Amino acid sequence: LHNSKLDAIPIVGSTGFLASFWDGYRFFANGPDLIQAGYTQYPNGIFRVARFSRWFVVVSRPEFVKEVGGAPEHVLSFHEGIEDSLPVKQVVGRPIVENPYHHHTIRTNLTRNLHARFPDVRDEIACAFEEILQLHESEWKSLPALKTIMAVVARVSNRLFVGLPLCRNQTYLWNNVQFALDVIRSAHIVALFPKFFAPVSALISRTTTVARLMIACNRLVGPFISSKDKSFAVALQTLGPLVAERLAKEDELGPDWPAKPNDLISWLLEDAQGEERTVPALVLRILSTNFAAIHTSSMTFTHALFDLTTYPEHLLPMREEAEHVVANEGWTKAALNSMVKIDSFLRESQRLNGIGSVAMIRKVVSKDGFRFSDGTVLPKGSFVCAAARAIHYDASNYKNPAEFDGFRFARERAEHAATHDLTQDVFKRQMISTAGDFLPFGTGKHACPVFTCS
Ligand code: HEM
Repeated sequence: LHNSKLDAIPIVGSTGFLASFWDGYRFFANGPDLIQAGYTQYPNGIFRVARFSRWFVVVSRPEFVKEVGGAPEHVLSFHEGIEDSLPVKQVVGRPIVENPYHHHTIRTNLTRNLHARFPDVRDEIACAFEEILQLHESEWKSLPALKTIMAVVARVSNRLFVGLPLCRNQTYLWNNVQFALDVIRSAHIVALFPKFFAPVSALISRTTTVARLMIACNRLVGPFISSKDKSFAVALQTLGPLVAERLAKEDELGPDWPAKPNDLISWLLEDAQGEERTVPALVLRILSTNFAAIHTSSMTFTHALFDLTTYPEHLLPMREEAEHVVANEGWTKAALNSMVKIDSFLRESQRLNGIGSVAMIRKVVSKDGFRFSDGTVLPKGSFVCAAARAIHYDASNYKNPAEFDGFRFARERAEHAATHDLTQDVFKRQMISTAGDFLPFGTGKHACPVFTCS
């Protein structure tokens, strides 16, 4: 009955009840191809694909993407949307979804302090590369790219989050990396089982073979899900004493004690209320922030590194640009804004690689549903997302879309500067600028707060 309210939206794949379950499995194995097929087949900009236990409405026209991005949380929920692909309540903890106050902390205090903390971040980048890549040795050697970059990113992020010396503690760092991997693995396993699996297995348990199979599966699933408890225990052991010390200092000296470190622990303490002001609660927030930061940044950097080795003609112009800017402005966060070619290269690498084939998953939570500007209505409970990858590869959005053109955005910015009043849209085509046709950071109200200006 619920699904019938989506009848007006065309389907990619089968329409039959059982056949659409099969499509749910196909999506699991072959999601990007199904999304691309829908994108090509339905130029009106909206279609749906089957998941195990629900439809997934996909929008592809940039104006619809903007409508999704601009909708308030009480209409299209970001937090409930994440639950579709990552059951955060189950595998991380309910408070993270029900009171995501740390997103506000990141959006305000963390981003405001990036300028002030830039020297520390730069120092950690230099030290981390030196130590992890053993740069003093002159011989070439092979290293696994993503794992090595993760080690650098985890360390640099934690210089900002918890400072020295903990940001160099291997047990603490690898636990943060492992936590995210465990959470994603648990999420994949949970996603294999339709939502109704648990209650159904309870109902028919003890009597049938199916039930015994289900119980066996639950036993298989269990250890993966509980591995986050192990990560949490290590985080409590390594980070807990520092957080306890900071809570004690605040109790003793008040919120603005002299020499209070300018880091994530202090920023969280400014926003945390009631039961969130405990060691375990704060440790879980820092673990979750690491989760948001490490894998996204590591994958983005690794993709850029692979693109640099694939298209090495970009290397020298970027090096020259960096040397020129640093000679004139020094190493500051503001100086990074003058590195237009590097910025363009990173944006192009993100456009072609992205983080996934869809972005901005939202759940309709308003009882009146959600209405698009063309009149299409999604009922309460529907899930919607944007066809990010297909949008990035569409010739009507980008000239020669499949071609890696590292300096395309630098050229566009130069052309724009020559013909427009720059004060109007100074950020246009910069890496931090999101749009309906550029979605590596999402767009709109929930766009990644660390990098973006929508
Ligand atoms: C290159 C690195 C990164 C990429 C590609 C990235 C990407 C994203 C994306 C796609 C979203 C969801 C947007 C949406 O659904 O509309 C997001 C949200 C978010 N990101 Fe990032 N991210 C990155 C780095 C970081 C870092 C370093 C942090 C934390 C220090 C962070 C914290 C967050 C938070 C808190 C949100 C949720 C915002 C909200 O609730 O409104 N991200 N990010």
